[in-house]
Amino acid sequence: MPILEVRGVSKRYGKNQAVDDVSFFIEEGETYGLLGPNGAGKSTTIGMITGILERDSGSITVDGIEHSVTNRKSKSLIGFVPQELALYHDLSARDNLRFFARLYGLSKSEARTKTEEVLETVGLSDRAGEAVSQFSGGMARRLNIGLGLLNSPRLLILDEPTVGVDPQSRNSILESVHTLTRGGVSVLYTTHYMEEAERLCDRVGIIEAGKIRAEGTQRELVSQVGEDDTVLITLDAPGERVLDVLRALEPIDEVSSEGTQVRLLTSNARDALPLILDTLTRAGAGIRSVEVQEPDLEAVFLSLTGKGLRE
Ligand SMILES: Nc1ncnc2c1ncn2[C@@H]1O[C@H](COP(=O)(O)OP(=O)(O)OP(=O)(O)O)[C@@H](O)[C@H]1O
Repeated sequence: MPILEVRGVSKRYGKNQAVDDVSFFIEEGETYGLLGPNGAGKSTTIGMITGILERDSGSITVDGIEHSVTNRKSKSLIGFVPQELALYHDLSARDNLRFFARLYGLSKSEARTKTEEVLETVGLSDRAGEAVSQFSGGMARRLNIGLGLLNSPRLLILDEPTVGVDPQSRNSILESVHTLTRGGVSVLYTTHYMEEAERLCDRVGIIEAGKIRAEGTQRELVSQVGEDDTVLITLDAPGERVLDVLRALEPIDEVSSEGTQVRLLTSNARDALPLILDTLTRAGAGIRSVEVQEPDLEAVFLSLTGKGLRE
């Protein structure tokens, strides 16, 4: 049974249909990404799942339980990490966690144990005694994620947890999320960064203008738009003279060259590469470098909507 099932959920603000008949599910242990640009409807969808917003229509079940704002049982299975930091800056990381743990109803000793466990998960055990005001943006974000773990949720919902942080902090946030998923927590992750969805998510739903436009694993999504892999090979001499031998190879769909660089399109570069390299060597071409570019979710988004993710 899926840990989360969203069926035909919609939400309108005045004339603006922010979320329009959205359906998806998350299996136990799965990391599901909602990928879409600003204003696509990600936060509104999450708001309806966490119960912060009332939905106009549709249904949501958590572990098979009909979910609503007032259902304590289904709500207790969810942990939520909002975009904004919900931390006391004068308190230490440890005291923040203990405070919120008590607020969630954990006993004093449970709160102590859980706090240490969460500090470990988000990689802040070493800095636990320091005030949050001393923390970098990335550390504060990781602590914010920790708050969402205090009630030991089966499903953790993260709303764009890396917005506005530097690349290094971003990396450590992604690492923390990865640690969680390895521990078996199911995750709903929203982002407008394609790289994050690709790195973290088992499946991705591409959302735009309130609708899920496509859904699947990265491979499935990419194959839906029928994109080829690109192989870029730099030779030590102009590439023109090898174009014909490459063109004759069965797996190659298209070949072109510019100076010493040869560009090939093929449906599966990994499979075709040995044949390509062997053919070039036999033709006496010296190979300087080889680069394989597999089509990414940005290409899928572009093909579905005619727009870039960050336009
Ligand atoms: N409280 C609100 N009142 C009116 N319109 C809203 C409200 N909240 C969101 N919207 C509108 O609903 C649409 C979806 O917004 P939403 O915040 O869900 O998108 P998002 O994908 O989360 O983007 P972002 O990353 O910018 O938050 C947008 O057109 C937005 O302007």
